[in-house]
Amino acid sequence: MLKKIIFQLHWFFGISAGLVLAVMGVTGALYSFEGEILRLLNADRWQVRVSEEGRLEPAELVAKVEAATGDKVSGIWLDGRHEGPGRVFLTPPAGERRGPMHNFDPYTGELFAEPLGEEFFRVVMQLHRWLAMGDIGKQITAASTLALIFFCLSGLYLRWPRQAGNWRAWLTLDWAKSGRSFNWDLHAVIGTWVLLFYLCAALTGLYWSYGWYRDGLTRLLSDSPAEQRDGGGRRGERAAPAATPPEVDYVALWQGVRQAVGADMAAWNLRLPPVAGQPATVSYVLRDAEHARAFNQLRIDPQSGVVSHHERYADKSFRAQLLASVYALHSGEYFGLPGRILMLLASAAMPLFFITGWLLYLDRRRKQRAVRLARGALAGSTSAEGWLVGFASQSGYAEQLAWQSAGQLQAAGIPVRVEPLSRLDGDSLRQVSNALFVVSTFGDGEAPDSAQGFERRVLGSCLPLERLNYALLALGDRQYRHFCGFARRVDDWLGRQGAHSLCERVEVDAEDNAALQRWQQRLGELTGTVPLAFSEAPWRDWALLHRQCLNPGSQGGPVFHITLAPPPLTTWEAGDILEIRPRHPQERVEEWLLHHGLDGTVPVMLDGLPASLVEALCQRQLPDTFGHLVGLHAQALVDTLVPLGAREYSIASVAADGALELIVRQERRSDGSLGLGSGWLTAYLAEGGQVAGRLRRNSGFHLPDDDRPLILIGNGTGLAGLRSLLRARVLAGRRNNWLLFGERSRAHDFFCGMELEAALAGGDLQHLDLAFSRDQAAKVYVQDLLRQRSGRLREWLDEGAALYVCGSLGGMAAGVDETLQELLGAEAVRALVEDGRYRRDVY
Ligand SMILES: Cc1cc2nc3c(=O)[nH]c(=O)nc-3n(C[C@H](O)[C@H](O)[C@H](O)COP(=O)(O)O)c2cc1C
Repeated sequence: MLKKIIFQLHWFFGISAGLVLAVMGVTGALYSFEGEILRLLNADRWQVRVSEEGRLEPAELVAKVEAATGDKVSGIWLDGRHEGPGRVFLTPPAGERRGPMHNFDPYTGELFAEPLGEEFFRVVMQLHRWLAMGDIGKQITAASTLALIFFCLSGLYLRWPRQAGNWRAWLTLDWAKSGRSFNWDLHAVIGTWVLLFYLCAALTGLYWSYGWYRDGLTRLLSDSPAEQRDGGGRRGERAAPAATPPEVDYVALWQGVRQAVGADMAAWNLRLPPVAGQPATVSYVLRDAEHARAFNQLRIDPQSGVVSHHERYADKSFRAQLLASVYALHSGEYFGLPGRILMLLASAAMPLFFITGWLLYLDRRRKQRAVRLARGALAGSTSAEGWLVGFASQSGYAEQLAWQSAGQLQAAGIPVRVEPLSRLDGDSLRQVSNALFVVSTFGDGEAPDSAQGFERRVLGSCLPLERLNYALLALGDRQYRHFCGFARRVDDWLGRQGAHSLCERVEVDAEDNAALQRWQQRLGELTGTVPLAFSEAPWRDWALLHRQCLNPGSQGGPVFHITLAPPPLTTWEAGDILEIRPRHPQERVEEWLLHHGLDGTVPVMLDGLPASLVEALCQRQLPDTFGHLVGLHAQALVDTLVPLGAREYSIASVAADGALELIVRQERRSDGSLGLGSGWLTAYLAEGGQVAGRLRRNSGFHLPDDDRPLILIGNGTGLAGLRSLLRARVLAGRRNNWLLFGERSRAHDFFCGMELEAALAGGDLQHLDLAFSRDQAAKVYVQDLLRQRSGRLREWLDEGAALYVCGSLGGMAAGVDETLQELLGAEAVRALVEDGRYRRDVY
């Protein structure tokens, strides 16, 4: 809560005061090098004639200036640290604060022409101090300076990385990033670089902004608290119109100065009193001064040269030296030229925070608007009374079919409500008269993760459901022992509760199209409409841009990083799946045809388009036995042979990356041939070639839409799904991520290792725990890491973390599940699953 409030204040002040600070930063940066810039601009106007005799004494100088101007001198500034001009100030006209100022040659006393750029710097200074807007501007810059202190402290708090001891997490920029996360890096990482400079500039800048601050600081730091510092903002007191000007004996005055100081002055400033009877002031810096503005001060009688007061910088306590160095600290001069340059860079960078802050703010608003719109659309589609369409889905297929079935009901004018089973209970079922259920099976005949709570809570109870009419679509795969196990249990239970089945359960074995058509037929009969074909996402061509082996030299099968170019207007969410239609390599089909004495060049029709027999058979299952096919002509052969099944791969990138990336292990069958899908992607498909693919929404593995911590666990190619989740989190500026990854050996199997280590160093990953099973005598797996980090695991879960597991079901996911049960208890694990905080994409 506190963090949220601080965040809101940070951006609220940021988007308002940020502009003022940007102006103050740029003008401050310019102003800090005013002298150098003016000297450069006026190099030909200010030609100082350096002579061996040295610079003129004040008496000679004043005589020349007064003769040339016909006016009285009231002050002189001479800096011997460079061969530039000096400055002389003439007596102000009655009622004015400052008199005219001239630049002069310190060796000849010659007055220089009006310099270029002086007016510009006057405006720069006015903008810096009060936005050139008088008192109102001064209030604004003062408040913005206070805001700058708040930005520094709140920014530090908001970006505090989990690995606070790791300097990389604080200070390194990841140039590979783009978009929002790069903006965030610029804002937070560069903000950290400049933090101390800004604090220093703001804490000293307030000295000129507020009297109370100046007084407080003086009281705190001064060696003589009761005394107001001389000169602090009180320069150039106005002379009363009728006051007598002071008589000055420059020879005596300068002798007095020399006696008190010696010849070691590097720069000095003489200020005469406005009226007779008051002392003159000489501020000077010694050659070996601690910094360029370590001023000492003399008060001296302008006629006799008698020194009445001498305040030496070196005699002050450290606190009082700091107080005397407020300007030097503000401009960085306190730390010499490097300090000035760093302060200049930091100040000039001020607009960066305003711009990146705004970009982050706009991005956030855009996302919030999109979420509101999406919620609105969802509310519209689910609020209607009528049929209930309940689904239980692990990887999104059942969910997709549930929505398509709902679409068919809606097309018939029937109001529909689509709900996951996890959101249904006995009451909601009792209130419904008509329902469709679309249910898949996972694990070993179990309910999908999200429906486990439903099975426990609802299927374990007795409910009077006599008025419920329902139809059930069961998704499964006959390769598993308990085909459609969960769907059958749901169906049996509904029957036992007295619910009335509207039609026989339809069981779909691995996307069996005939079964799906049967389901559509049933829906048509139930609604009295012509069955609608479910609109499947179309297959499109994806070009292979790049393929790289990620584990050369590994003991395991080679793993490839595959980069595909998405067709135009394609987008997906982190966690989604790409289905591909694999093909046989042409040589294999030619061999098969040759073996069976067939001519591959014979023309046939394939999906309504002309093709050669060999081309068509690249997309068909090629049986080992041929007896039943003998005598078939080419087209009949194509029509008889079953199309190759699709293969699914977790996507390893996000749409914003501009490319769809996969991490695929090359499978090898016992006869040595390559697996169909992996062989096509990792070996046979040439770079630049095309693969037919379509996206599959995998909502069960989508990210939570809040910024809860995320624990990502996976092994091998399971890194793919986790990588896309991680990339999406980073893009959303959510950096509380912890990855546990396992493979065989670090030397060969640390897929995307550099990228992950950079994420750790940059703070996008708070922890990266690696289990390389073969790198030591005793095998170590991700579940072992989890056990070793059980304290952190509990801590993260207590903070609301969600767990995402991706990779092999048998070896890894089962082990992780067992370890979680052991560490947290079965009840807690069940609660995590039911709350959607433990999600799996395993195979
Ligand atoms: C890890 C895993 C375990 C599975 N276990 C079974 C099973 O025991 N019985 C079954 O009939 N189908 C099983 N299947 C197949 C799925 O039910 C089938 O692929 C279904 O279409 C997935 O639908 P969904 O995407 O909505 O989860 C399993 C699939 C996977 C990936």
